[in-house]
Amino acid sequence: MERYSVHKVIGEGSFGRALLVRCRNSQEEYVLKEVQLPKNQSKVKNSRREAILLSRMKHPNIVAFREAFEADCLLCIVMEFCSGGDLLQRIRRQKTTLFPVDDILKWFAQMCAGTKHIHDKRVLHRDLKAKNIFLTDNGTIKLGDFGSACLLNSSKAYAQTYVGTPYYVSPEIWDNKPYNNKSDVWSLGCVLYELCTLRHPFQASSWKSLILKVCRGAYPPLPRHLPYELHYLLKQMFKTNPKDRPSVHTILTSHRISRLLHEHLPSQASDTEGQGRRKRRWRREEGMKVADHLGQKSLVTTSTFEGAKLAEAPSESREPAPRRQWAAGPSDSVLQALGDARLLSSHSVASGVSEDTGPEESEEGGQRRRWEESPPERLLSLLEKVQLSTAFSTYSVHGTGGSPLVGPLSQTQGDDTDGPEEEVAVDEERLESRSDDEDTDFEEESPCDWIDELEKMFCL
Ligand SMILES: Nc1ncnc2c1ncn2[C@@H]1O[C@H](COP(=O)(O)OP(=O)(O)OP(=O)(O)O)[C@@H](O)[C@H]1O
Repeated sequence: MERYSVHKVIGEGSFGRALLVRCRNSQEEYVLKEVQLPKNQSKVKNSRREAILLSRMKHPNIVAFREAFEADCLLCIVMEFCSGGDLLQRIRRQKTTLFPVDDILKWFAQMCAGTKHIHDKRVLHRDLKAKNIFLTDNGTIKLGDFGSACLLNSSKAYAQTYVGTPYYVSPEIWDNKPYNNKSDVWSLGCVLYELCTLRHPFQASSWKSLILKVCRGAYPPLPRHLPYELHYLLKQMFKTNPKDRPSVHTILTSHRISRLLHEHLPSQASDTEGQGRRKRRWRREEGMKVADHLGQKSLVTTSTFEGAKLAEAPSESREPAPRRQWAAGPSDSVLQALGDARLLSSHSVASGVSEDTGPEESEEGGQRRRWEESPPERLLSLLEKVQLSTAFSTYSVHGTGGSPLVGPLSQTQGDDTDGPEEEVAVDEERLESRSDDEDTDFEEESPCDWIDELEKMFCL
């Protein structure tokens, strides 16, 4: 610790403070995250996990790890300081002025490159959101906050914990299916949508409505001026069946957007060469040819490649193979569990006010709150009463002991990217299955049945 002088506290996360420090030798600035060691073993494990994961990730689009040490009952993780702040702050600064397309493509390409790097190492991020994505002073994207990340061959203890931020959580998680690489892709889709519109794709005025919209994949269309490839990509990233979503590898190498992304990606960051996998490059002319060809067979509308309108295959052209069709709505299990749950009240635990949280709203006597079982209220009705903006926070469901939902529900963190609820027509075509067999999926080895855990905890 003597090696660093503390500049200022830049924030407080659920695991502890984040300090801006300066190395006495090099005079370089770093972020030092400190975590109280003895109090809560599970949080200590989370922090050690973040340190270990960070130390394994070396990529231009991932917050660089410098060192970790334990001192004075604190675990200290020293990492690269991203002076441009996080992407959520950047989006908020725009107010109503949309980002130029080049910025969107550049940032998104870098997010994909960082995510691809961790997926190649079979690590899932599990909490990708604008607040966990940082910018350096020269505008480079860095994925951070690996506190929720999960190695696929993770310990049983970790597999019993669910982590996510409801606004960014994919339908399969609400459906109690395992978290997988495509779940990260869904979350990236949410961030991409925010970059394109300055709003969140799934606006809702209640938790139930949010879950329903996510599970239907219903989002307002992107502005028409954006390139066709972005419309098409987002449509695929928000496929409700994870098998139908492209992996980040596909997005970067063989998707219609790949060429555009590579134009905005420094070559060393793309990290896509030598993988021994197919490489397809879509050009607009090729797309037109395919569209013409398919059009002659009445498979696509002629407007498909003209602008933002997307291909719609009539039902007779769909693959006859018996692929699993996902229901348009969320599984009954999650709504059932939420609806039947007996719980919750809040009480104070670890201290902390995040930078964008009003103290009078987020704290009770300077303490964060967490949920525990108590008066027999139904979770769903409680969720309906709780401010929906809290759905921008990270949730954990601990399978063994402890409080069921840790933290975020009680925080009234707002988010300017969330706006009033809008009626959105469901794009039925998006719900159709279309698996990419060459796209390798991976998922948690021992996934957490968190609905089951909820039910056990709530004695349903
Ligand atoms: N490497 C970094 N560079 C610049 N700012 C950072 C960096 N890491 C974290 N921060 C900022 O420090 C603050 C605290 O971050 P931290 O990750 O500890 O908590 P959080 O993301 O706010 O919450 P939680 O980790 O509980 O989800 C946030 O405002 C975040 O933007």
